[in-house]
Amino acid sequence: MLTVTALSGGYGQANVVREADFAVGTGEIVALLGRNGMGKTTLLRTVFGLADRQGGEVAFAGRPVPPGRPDVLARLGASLMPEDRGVFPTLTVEENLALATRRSFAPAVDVHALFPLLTERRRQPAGTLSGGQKQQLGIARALLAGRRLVVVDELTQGLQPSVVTDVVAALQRVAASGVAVLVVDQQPDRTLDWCHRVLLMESGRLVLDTPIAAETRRRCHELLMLR
Ligand SMILES: Nc1ncnc2c1ncn2[C@@H]1O[C@H](COP(=O)(O)OP(=O)(O)OP(=O)(O)O)[C@@H](O)[C@H]1O
Repeated sequence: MLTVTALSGGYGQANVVREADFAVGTGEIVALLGRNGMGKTTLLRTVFGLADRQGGEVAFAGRPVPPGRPDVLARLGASLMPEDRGVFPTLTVEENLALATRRSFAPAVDVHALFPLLTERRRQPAGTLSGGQKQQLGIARALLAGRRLVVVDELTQGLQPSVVTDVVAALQRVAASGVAVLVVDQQPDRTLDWCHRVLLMESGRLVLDTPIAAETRRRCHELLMLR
């Protein structure tokens, strides 16, 4: 569904991501891991045209995606929940959800059942929600808009453990319905429990791209914890 080839990116003259190659297939759940500052957010932002592409190609649903055009990926059914959650603070919860809703698409998960607070606080401006509540709204928006690909940066930030369990189950349902899923998270152990494939980033480069197995866990542990 998403294919990234030799992608380099950053901010103006500053290069952060170097020659990244990876793909996320239909129904696949991929984890992008790496220590703080290794370039995960910048990689996602470069894919989505929100940071500067300095080289390489992005293709989605069989079409080339030009640099600096987040609208193209959005129109083709890809959604990104950025690290800052990307909610519109002055709009209500209801209005935030309406903007993410696509007429021709309903996700495999009912976001109101998944996050009851979206109904309880539907008339509240999103800027007045707590961090964890904004996170739920941001994830709901990504699920509503991601007809083919859902990408979530810092998936579990601010979420209570019981909500994390529900979110993981929801993403598994969404993936089973044929959507490609890519997540960044700070909890490598937990993430490795439920994702299908792992990408590991070190100093702007992808150093591991592999299905998750016992050997992968050991290697991730070494790279994430012991250096
Ligand atoms: N707007 C920016 N302008 C210049 N450099 C930036 C900008 N945003 C991030 N960087 C730099 O890019 C590098 C990678 O940051 P990035 O946020 O992509 O890493 P990350 O792996 O997502 O880290 P974290 O888990 O802490 O969010 C860091 O050195 C950071 O200082």
